[in-house]
Amino acid sequence: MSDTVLSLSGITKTYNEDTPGEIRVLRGANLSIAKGEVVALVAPSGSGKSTLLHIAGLLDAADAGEVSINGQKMDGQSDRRRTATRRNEVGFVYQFHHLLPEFTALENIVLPQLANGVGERAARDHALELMARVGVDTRASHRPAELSGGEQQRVAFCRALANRPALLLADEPTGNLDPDTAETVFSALMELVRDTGLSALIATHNLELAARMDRTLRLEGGEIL
Ligand SMILES: Nc1ncnc2c1ncn2[C@@H]1O[C@H](COP(=O)(O)OP(=O)(O)OP(=O)(O)O)[C@@H](O)[C@H]1O
Repeated sequence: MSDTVLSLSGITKTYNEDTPGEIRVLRGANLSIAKGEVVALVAPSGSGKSTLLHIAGLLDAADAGEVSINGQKMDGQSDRRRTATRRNEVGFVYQFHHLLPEFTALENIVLPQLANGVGERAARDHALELMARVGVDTRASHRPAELSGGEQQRVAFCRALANRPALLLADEPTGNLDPDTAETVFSALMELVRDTGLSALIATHNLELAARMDRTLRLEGGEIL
């Protein structure tokens, strides 16, 4: 495995190209995240941080530039290969939990593992272990609507880590929480990330949270400063 878990090089992205609504969001963005490194991405609203995270996580394609995950270039790979890399190597957390409402908290963490071929017993044990680490194992049989906002996000972290990814991408993971809950939830996330040796790119508007990560990157004018 490469020491660089995520590398973006010369990434450009324009929406509505050649129309009056053209927006050049990314204009040659570069970044690199080493194994075990936790990096904050700080950017003004609308500056393209979600676009950058989606490209990094292979949910969207750049117009130009190179994305490498674990030393493997993703450009020119088949959709099947990109999907497999996204499923196996990348975990996502968003501002809103996006848990499946009809399933319990535990099931939300078990299901992605079953989709990846893990047996039911092992998936359940791993899910409960992750839940215990962030203090939501007692809520395993609750549906998302029966959980507090902070609990929902902690379950979402467990789901993101369920398939043991190498890279966590988080888009304002505590942005929807009150400051005290955000603090508790962020601390739980950091502990989980550090314990598992995961690399992470975490977008936040909160400079205090950013200061607790290893490094801060700023996205401005379509470039990483
Ligand atoms: N699918 C799309 N089609 C057209 N324009 C888009 C699309 N997605 C995003 N944009 C535009 O690109 C710009 C960057 O959007 P993006 O969501 O990446 O920003 P952001 O930094 O994550 O913003 P916020 O912090 O407000 O979520 C915005 O001006 C947005 O309106």
